[in-house]
Amino acid sequence: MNFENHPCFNAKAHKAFGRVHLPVAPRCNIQCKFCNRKFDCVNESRPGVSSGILTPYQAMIYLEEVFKQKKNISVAGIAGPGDPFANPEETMETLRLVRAKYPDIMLCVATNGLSIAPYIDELAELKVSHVTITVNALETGIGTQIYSWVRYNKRVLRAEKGVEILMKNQIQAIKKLKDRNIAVKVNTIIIPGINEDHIEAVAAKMSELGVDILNCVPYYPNKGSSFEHIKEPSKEMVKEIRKKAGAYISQMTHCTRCRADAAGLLGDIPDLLLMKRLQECEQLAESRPEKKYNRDRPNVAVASMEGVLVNQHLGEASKLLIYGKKDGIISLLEARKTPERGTGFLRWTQLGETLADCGTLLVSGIGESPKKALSTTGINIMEIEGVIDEAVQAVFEGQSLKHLIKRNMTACGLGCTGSGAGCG
Ligand SMILES: C[S@@+](CC[C@H](N)C(=O)[O-])C[C@H]1O[C@@H](n2cnc3c(N)ncnc32)[C@H](O)[C@@H]1O
Ligand code: SF4
Ligand code: SF4
Repeated sequence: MNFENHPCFNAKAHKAFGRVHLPVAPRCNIQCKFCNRKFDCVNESRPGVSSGILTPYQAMIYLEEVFKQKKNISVAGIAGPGDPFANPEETMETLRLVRAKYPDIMLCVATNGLSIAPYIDELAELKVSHVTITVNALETGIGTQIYSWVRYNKRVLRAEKGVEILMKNQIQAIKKLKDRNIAVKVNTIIIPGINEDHIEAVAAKMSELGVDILNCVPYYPNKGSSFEHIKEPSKEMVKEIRKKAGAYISQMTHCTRCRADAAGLLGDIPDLLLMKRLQECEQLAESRPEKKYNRDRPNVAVASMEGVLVNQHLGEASKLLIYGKKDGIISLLEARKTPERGTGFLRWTQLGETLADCGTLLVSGIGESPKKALSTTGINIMEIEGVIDEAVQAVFEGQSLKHLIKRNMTACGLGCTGSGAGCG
């Protein structure tokens, strides 16, 4: 992990390294008057927008796809579309799953800071290295102009009460994050006529707290928000504010005000294929990975042409034989249909669901794409050749199948016994 490769925290990295935002956090615990998360349009590239919402499990499948399409991703983050800690279970589960599968990827979250504190110790354990907190005001009088309400401990607080808790929690969160050695970026939205003269004070305080970098983000006018009448700050205003703030703390000047499902280099136009993938992932039936990884996957799926040998390539199998124990005896339970060919990536994620009760899949060959999609679900895939009865028995008895593993096997390559039609 090279912490220098974060494209937002380090300006030098942003042309070479990208980020992916996993949109697993739809709800929010405060209402900023500049934010509107109601609309999505592929052409609309602004914070709070996402082409879909994913569960942690769906996010893992989507992430695989992102890594396939984009080779330069150094960091996976959660930035809404609401607030990560208004959705703490989804957020923490996603971070745990990503860390378990990708030990070397940088992890990052962006939050308003209201409710992050109880999670900071675990964030540090998960090696979440970068956190962004949005701090728009340090004074109650300014805060009450920016926030409509704050929901804290299941109560909705308006006016001074809510703003004071928000500001107090933000400061405490920053201190705790710095104590745990986590890099902190602060986003401050420049809202003309509201906080433009206050940002220098924010910069001074953030510097005192040891914040690593300040991102003075120009307000993006948002139809449907309470601030829709306010104009975007001029380039001159942004430059002037950053110059003043820069006297206290280093400045991020390359922020592109990304969508909550952004993927790739900062400033890349939204990738239509990935958006489509995200929507496909959103359609997948909810299956929490821990249910899949656990012991209640007692069965074994087998690809076979005639029902005697493990001798079929997964891509060519229109059905799989499911073996399990019936009255304590290993038996053929059923022949289960596989999803239709021709749906590409979706076919394999659907197959993962079809095999939710199977801990092992025995095939004579498998392509790279299904291998990746299925391994995300926790199934153990073995490319072997041999007699089904012998192989299935070995799986049930926990014996090695080494002697059955095919030699020179390359996924969907030289060793493949399929027709060459591939796994599509
Ligand atoms: C959508 S939020 C999600 C993370 C978290 N809820 C937060 O506010 O920090 C990501 C960032 O976008 C900013 N943002 C939202 N609406 C904006 C707007 N209209 N103009 C500029 N920045 C905006 C937020 O202030 C925050 O810094
Ligand atoms: S905290 Fe973030 S998601 Fe929530 S309203 Fe404010 S900007 Fe929007
Ligand atoms: S909104 Fe700014 S800080 Fe957040 S990911 Fe995009 S470029 Fe980085």
